[in-house]
Amino acid sequence: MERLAQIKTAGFILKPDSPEIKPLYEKIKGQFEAKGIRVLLSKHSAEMIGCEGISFDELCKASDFLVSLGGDGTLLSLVRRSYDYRKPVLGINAGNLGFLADITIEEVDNFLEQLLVGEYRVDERMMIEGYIRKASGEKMSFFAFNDVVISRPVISKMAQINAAIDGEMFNSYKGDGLIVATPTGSTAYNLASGGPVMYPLTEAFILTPIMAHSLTQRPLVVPADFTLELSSPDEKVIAMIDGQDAYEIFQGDVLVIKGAKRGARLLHSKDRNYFSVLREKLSWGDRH
Ligand SMILES: NC(=O)c1ccc[n+]([C@@H]2O[C@H](COP(=O)([O-])OP(=O)(O)OC[C@H]3O[C@@H](n4cnc5c(N)ncnc54)[C@H](O)[C@@H]3O)[C@@H](O)[C@H]2O)c1
Ligand SMILES: Nc1ncnc2c1ncn2[C@@H]1O[C@H](COP(=O)(O)OP(=O)(O)OP(=O)(O)O)[C@@H](O)[C@H]1O
Repeated sequence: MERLAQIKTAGFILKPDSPEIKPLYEKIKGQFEAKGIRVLLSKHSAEMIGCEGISFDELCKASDFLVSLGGDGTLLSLVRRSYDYRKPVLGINAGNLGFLADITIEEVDNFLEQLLVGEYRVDERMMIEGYIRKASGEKMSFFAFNDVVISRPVISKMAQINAAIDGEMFNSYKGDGLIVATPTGSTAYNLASGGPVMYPLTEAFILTPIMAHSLTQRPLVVPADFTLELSSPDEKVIAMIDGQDAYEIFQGDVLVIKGAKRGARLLHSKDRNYFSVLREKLSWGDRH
């Protein structure tokens, strides 16, 4: 079981454009400090609430673990941006759903007590590694934690997405687009589009069509070491990374996707049970 080398410094990122989070941040900072954990804040978040901060690079280097104070979107962004630094990420929920950011404000004190006596888990979760190979030969690389969604640029048009799996043409998706989700992302857009929920420590991709104009399209699960190559005969389609970063894909460009060599590391309470989270947050099995 993976252990943190030390638990002395936590690096915080706050939900963007939310200066009202300041009193909550100060309260939680106090709770960390009362347990002997130094708190650092990223410059961008600090400017938002009118205090001192350090660059994201310094924050990642100086922290033993990183903390997202916000919703799932803030955590997704932090996991992606900090991926190269290999620091475990903890999500404290100050957003709406908090499916990924699963420590509630009320649980912070208790979680810190558990953390300091080794009662925690570091889960390694599959990431997507990808790049766009432009027709010009230029390459643009990215990582995704939830999903890569290829869709039409305007609502009035249908997109066609051609998918090759491990070098072999597999299928042409015609409709609103295609989701390539990680197991973590399986409970996000993939779920809304009829894809399967996958246990987060599984290593595979899910290809789920969005509003397929066909009677014969189904979500497909493929192993993480396969390579997907997606392209479109349309003038332009859009690739969204975790619903946050957008790339344009033109005719002749290819979007290449595979499982990243290393996963992202999420810090959880030892008691966290994925199936309870499914029941509680997604109301799994509720009849109402
Ligand atoms: N129709 C849809 O359901 C739809 C449409 C667009 C994007 N999305 C998803 O939104 C994600 C980005 O999330 P955000 O919070 O930045 O945007 P957001 O604020 O628009 O929220 C989308 C919702 O999905 C939840 N969510 C995000 N990741 C999740 C996960 N792995 N499991 C369960 N729920 C999750 C969020 O808590 C939020 O309630 C994208 O990766 C995409 O999967 C969903
Ligand atoms: N670094 C970022 N870049 C772009 N968008 C971001 C970034 N961080 C957060 N967001 C977006 O800001 C919005 C609000 O953040 P967040 O998701 O954390 O809170 P929320 O919507 O209240 O909670 P939840 O996602 O749990 O429902 C989301 O749409 C999220 O995608």
